Amino acid sequence: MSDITKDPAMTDATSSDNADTQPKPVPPVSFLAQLWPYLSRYKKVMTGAATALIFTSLITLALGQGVRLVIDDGILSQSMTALNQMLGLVLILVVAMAIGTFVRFYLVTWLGERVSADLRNDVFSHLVRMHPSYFEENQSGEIMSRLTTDTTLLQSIIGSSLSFALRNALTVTGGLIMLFVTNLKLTAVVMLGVPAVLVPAILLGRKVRTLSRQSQDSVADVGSYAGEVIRQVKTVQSYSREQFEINAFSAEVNRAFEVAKKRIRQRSLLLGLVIMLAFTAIAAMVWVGGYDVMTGRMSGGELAAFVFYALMVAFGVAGVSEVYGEIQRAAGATERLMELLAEPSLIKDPDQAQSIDSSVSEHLRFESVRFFYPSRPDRAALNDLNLVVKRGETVALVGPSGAGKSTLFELILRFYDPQKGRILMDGADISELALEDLRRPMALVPQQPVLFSNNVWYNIRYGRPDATDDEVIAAARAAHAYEFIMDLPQGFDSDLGENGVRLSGGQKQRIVIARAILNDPDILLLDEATSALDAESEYQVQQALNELMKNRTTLIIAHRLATVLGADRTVVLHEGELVAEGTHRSLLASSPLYKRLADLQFASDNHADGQTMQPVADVKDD
Ligand SMILES: Nc1ncnc2c1ncn2[C@@H]1O[C@H](COP(=O)(O)OP(=O)(O)OP(=O)(O)O)[C@@H](O)[C@H]1O
Repeated sequence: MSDITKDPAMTDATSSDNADTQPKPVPPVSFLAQLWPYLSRYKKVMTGAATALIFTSLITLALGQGVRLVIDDGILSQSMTALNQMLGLVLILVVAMAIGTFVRFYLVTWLGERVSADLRNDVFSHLVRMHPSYFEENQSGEIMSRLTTDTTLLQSIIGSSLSFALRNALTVTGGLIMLFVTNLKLTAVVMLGVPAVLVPAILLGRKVRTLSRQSQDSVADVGSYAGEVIRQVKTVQSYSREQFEINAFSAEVNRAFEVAKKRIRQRSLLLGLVIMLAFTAIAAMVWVGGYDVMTGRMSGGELAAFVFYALMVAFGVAGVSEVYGEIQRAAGATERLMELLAEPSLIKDPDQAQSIDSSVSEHLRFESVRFFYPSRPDRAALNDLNLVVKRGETVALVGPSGAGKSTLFELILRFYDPQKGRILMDGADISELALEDLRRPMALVPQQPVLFSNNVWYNIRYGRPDATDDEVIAAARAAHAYEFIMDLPQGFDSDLGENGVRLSGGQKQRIVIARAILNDPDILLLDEATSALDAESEYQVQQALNELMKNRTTLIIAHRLATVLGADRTVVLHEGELVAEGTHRSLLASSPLYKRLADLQFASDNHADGQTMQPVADVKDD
């Protein structure tokens, strides 16, 4: 793993993100527009929340009048009865506000949680259906950060900051109206203060938004870096690179901190500035108002009510500007989530799917297939490949490393579409089949067995969740896995750990083979990896494979030539081209490349075992 600050891919990604984060004059309301499809599902909740919001704001405004009455009619007129009555009124208002606040807080927070949960679900279901090359082009840590950090941010914004902002906006508007009604001259003083507060707030808010997107990106970088190191911890430790990784990680963390520092500096500045300006305006107002009370042009209660409203407006404006930055962050997060959701999957179901005709004797056909991986547009991984596989036939694929054998599987499963030519299954172009119809009859046994961190039942049942326990056990027996599974601490209920860390290589493979057997596929795609196993496990796995291959069309990537001896036909690939085809014997004569591979393999086998290799399966001849 290279130092990520020097990794060109990473630098590229970061710089292109930076290009994205140039200040865009996106008004924060646009994020609400983007979120509208999610919010509009809960119109009733929104209406309830809005009603509670308006209700509590009106009561807050009424409290100002309460204050005036308590002072003028109660305190200043020295009437105890009036004071009691007025205070009683204020208390009723306070209780009503408490109830309104409860309803508002509950509904708004509910909305935030619900919308972010829906978004999380949508993002995940979108990702799971995405074409696999998307995950080669995008760092998994960054994708995860979209799914967790960005949605969490929205949850808190919708659930609190947004309602806070709306509430403040309402009280500011109402407060201003009440100010105008109470005293025009004083209001003019307040009005001078408002633009002085708002203009710098908006300008600074924009900067905060840009910085916050950068800040989230760098947190995502930190996450993906840590994720990779943790997954590869054994390699890191075996090469004693712990200190190097700690330093590299720390550099990443500091980079994220530097960006965050810039952001918080701007936010603190914003907050300080707003508070200073707001209180200066209030001080000026109290001075003017105090003068009016002294000269008898205004009552004490009126001034108190006025100060109450003015404070309400000032805190309201300060509050709005404070969460303005947050809302801008939410706008950034929403933009990124929507970008992700708008990214189309390049591999999807056709509009009109063809049905499968399983009576066709030609099971698979490659017609002049040429394919480049998206990240390697200069080099064809498969070039002008023609191949026909009949129903029930076993075809072995051999060739040097990088010849394109695994690529062939990826194309059959339609993880990628070829740039030229077409692939047919049962006579139908696979791009015209529903993805499920195409993939259901296939089972892939990859070179590296893939297991989920769950128990044996779950892992074997993965392709057929409805299989009965007896069927799972039968599949495990057929895969020669039953004995070792029963030896596990909890048998089939044993948890296998992340990617099956608690099993040996050969055991993992046999679980994966049991999964394929249970799936009962028509087409078996085997990336044989017996070379990594000892003789005993290899024998077990080979037995399991022989069981699995019975009566199915099988394409098998043969790393060991023992396998090809049992195949109906062997195809030799070299640099993405099909260079020879035939049986073991005919290829020994016709293909120099095959002969060389065979010589090397059998020579090393003889050397290793001190005897001639015995193929497990029967030798097929011309
Ligand atoms: N995801 C990918 N993106 C870009 N290039 C790839 C990708 N996967 C494979 N390649 C390239 O495509 C070519 C064919 O690879 P492929 O994995 O099909 O070879 P292979 O014959 O299966 O090799 P091996 O026997 O070593 O597994 C190689 O040059 C490889 O570098």
